[in-house]
Amino acid sequence: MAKHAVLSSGAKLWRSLPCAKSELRLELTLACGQTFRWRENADGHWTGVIGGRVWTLTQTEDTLWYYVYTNQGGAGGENSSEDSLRAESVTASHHSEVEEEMLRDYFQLHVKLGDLYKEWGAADSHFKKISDIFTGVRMLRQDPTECLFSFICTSNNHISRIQGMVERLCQALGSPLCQLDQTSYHDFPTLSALADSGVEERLRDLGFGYRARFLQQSAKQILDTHGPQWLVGLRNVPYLEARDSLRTLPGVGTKVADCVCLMCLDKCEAVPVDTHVWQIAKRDYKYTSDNGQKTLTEKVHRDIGDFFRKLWGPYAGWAHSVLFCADLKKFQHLKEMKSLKQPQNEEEREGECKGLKVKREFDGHEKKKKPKSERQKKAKMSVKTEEV
Ligand SMILES: Nc1nc2[nH]c(O)nc2c(=O)[nH]1
Repeated sequence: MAKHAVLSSGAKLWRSLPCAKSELRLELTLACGQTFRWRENADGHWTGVIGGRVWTLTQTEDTLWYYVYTNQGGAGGENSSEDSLRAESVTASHHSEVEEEMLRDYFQLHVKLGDLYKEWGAADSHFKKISDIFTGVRMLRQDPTECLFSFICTSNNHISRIQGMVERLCQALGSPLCQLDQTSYHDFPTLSALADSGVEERLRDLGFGYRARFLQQSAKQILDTHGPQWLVGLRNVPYLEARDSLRTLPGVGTKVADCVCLMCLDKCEAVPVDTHVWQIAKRDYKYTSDNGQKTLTEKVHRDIGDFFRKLWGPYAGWAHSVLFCADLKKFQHLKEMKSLKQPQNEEEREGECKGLKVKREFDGHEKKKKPKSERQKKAKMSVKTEEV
């Protein structure tokens, strides 16, 4: 039974869960680059797919509201005989229990984020400062196939382009779920749809470039070598073992494997390290690698991961995502709003006068502006973007 309030707006029946914004902020959690299919179609209303169903989510200060579409595009059918109405009402109440559980699982609501923020903030003054603005950034527990194949698309890519690719992937290879206004929603493709021999060419035609081959070959390797339950089964093996298994797949390096471990395989300690996270470590934590390493080697991955695990503890991957989110260009206005509200301290104002606080954006992340001579040198070198 749906235990919580039901809100009727027009023909729609909304259900709800108690959930404070400090535990979950949809606009940060669904848009910070851990998942790529949610869209804010109306102010504060996010539509996407969980577990083969289309959902719209929205929230008020202490409540998460949700609406699940049937494949006719609305809740409930058109049948009107008494028996069928009774059967429908039993089915509906079963659906609402199942759906509530799906949502709790997807947002991992059993994890008390407010308590974790307190622990991380007590251990780390930089985190404390950032977390006053970026509350409610929560790790999702995604479907492993969706998460793995979306992250194969992230190499050398930006969040908005990844979103476009993932959507095209679903439109081309996923089963249709429902149509809302002009938009048709599809499920994420199954492993067997992705493994089909024609998929590489099809995805190349859709603009996936070299990723087309990785997607088809990874799906085929999983099915040929391990079977369809292998990915989800990695939830039950230790972190490093799961990560090594994932790295045997084409197109899956350490960073992608760590994202998959963290975002769908229950490995809360996995810290995906890329140049942005390395930059955060150097800039905000004065982290220096042994022997002045300049490239992201396996050792740098391990050392930075260990550095953050030591600082933040067993949920280090969750804490990392708060800083990752806070560094995204699209959320810089939140920091600016906060600094407009609060008078800056003397030191900061002085720095600004001396031109020390000038910042620019790059690759979707915030970066400090380099001295001009360095920028000129860099402009002559070829630019290689990173996985986002
Ligand atoms: N280190 C991280 N890299 C990412 N890429 C992406 O799309 N999301 C993340 C992330 O949370 N951390």
